[in-house]
Amino acid sequence: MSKTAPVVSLDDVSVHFEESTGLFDFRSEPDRVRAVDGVSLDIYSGDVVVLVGESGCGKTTLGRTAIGVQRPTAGSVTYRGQNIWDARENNGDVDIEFEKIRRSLQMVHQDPGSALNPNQKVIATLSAPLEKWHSDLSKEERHERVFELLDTVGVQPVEDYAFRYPHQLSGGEQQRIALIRSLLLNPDLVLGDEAVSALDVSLRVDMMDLMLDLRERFETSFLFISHDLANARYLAEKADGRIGIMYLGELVEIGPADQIIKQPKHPYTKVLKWATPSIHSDDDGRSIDTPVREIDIPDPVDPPAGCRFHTRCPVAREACTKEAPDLLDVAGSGQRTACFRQDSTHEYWNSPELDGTDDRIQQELISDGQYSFRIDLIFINRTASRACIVSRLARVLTHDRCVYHARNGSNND
Ligand SMILES: Nc1ncnc2c1ncn2[C@@H]1O[C@H](COP(=O)(O)OP(=O)(O)OP(=O)(O)O)[C@@H](O)[C@H]1O
Repeated sequence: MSKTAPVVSLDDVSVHFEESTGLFDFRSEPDRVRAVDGVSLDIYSGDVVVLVGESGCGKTTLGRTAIGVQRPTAGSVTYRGQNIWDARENNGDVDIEFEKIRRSLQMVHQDPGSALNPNQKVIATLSAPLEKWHSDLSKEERHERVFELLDTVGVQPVEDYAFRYPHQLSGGEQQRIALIRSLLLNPDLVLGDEAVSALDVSLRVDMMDLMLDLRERFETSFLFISHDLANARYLAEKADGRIGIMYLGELVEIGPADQIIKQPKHPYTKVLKWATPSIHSDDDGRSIDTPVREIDIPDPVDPPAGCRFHTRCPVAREACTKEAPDLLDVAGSGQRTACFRQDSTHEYWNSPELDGTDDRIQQELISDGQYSFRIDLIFINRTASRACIVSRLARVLTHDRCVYHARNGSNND
């Protein structure tokens, strides 16, 4: 991987969305959702970066900003040194025209079914970009290239699949077609937004392997987005890439996959690890206490002052409520972490601890001898995370049966 100059560089990027407060509320200012706040990130040639975090933390917004689809409200995004939005709007001296940038920054959607035109056969969908950007190719040459790519991604027999409509393909086949389409024009960077989460679990590893193979073959960088730390680990470790952890619009930790998984420094990364049983090892301890003080994720319209994680952080102190930590290098690890605990001289160490362990997992013995656990979800609306917590509880239970009542009211045996 070349570290000479980044392909895409985000410098202190923020994306704030205005939301109207109500149809009849003409007087008040619209709410501003701080989807992304002050994020800097360089993506190099051949790089693999996987962004991980809870729903709503700004992963998709940041990914879309990196490929020039979402305009930042502050900061800048450059492609090989060219400000993308200046190129797009023809501001000042433009060294790289926007059409070139657009071709170089592509995306694979989470739901390939909706990303493919239902009325177009595969061959038409895949030939169209070639026809537009490589007008020197004859129809036969275009078809030959499409057949070759279908063969590469294992969609065979190619002559059969090329003339199918999307509804005649399985989810995995649709995703492969979407992947080919994103790579057809030899992009420099592909955004894979939850690119495997819509697939059956059995197909996910194959698809992740395929994406990594194609990344090498096409010499492309990938920016993946995932809410699943286990998938992030798989992708980043195999590609010798990095994992970036986002919390409430901010990048709170980033570094080599191995370091982030084995030596997380940020308390929030530790929470994500705790909630991922396949990653949380016995060496990490057997405590069933949720490593967060509060379950509720703050509102991105009005994020907490100071460190945004302080309302939930189990090791937060007064200092964290007043000042926001910068993302700084952790000596000798290749990691960057936004936490005062990494600075042994910070006033954090002399500042009083914050109260509150009330919202940890509560256990109630119920009358018939079964145990009922009221589980306060740390991850909103995430069945997978709910399953994580339940499976962790199951591991420490010695009783025959566990009834849990998830916070959203669903009951399961
Ligand atoms: N166009 C928009 N208008 C207003 N708010 C938006 C818009 N797009 C995103 N948001 C808000 O910005 C925040 C970040 O959203 P985003 O989709 O980037 O998060 P995410 O981490 O990708 O979440 P998920 O994993 O659920 O997709 C959320 O609070 C979301 O509701």
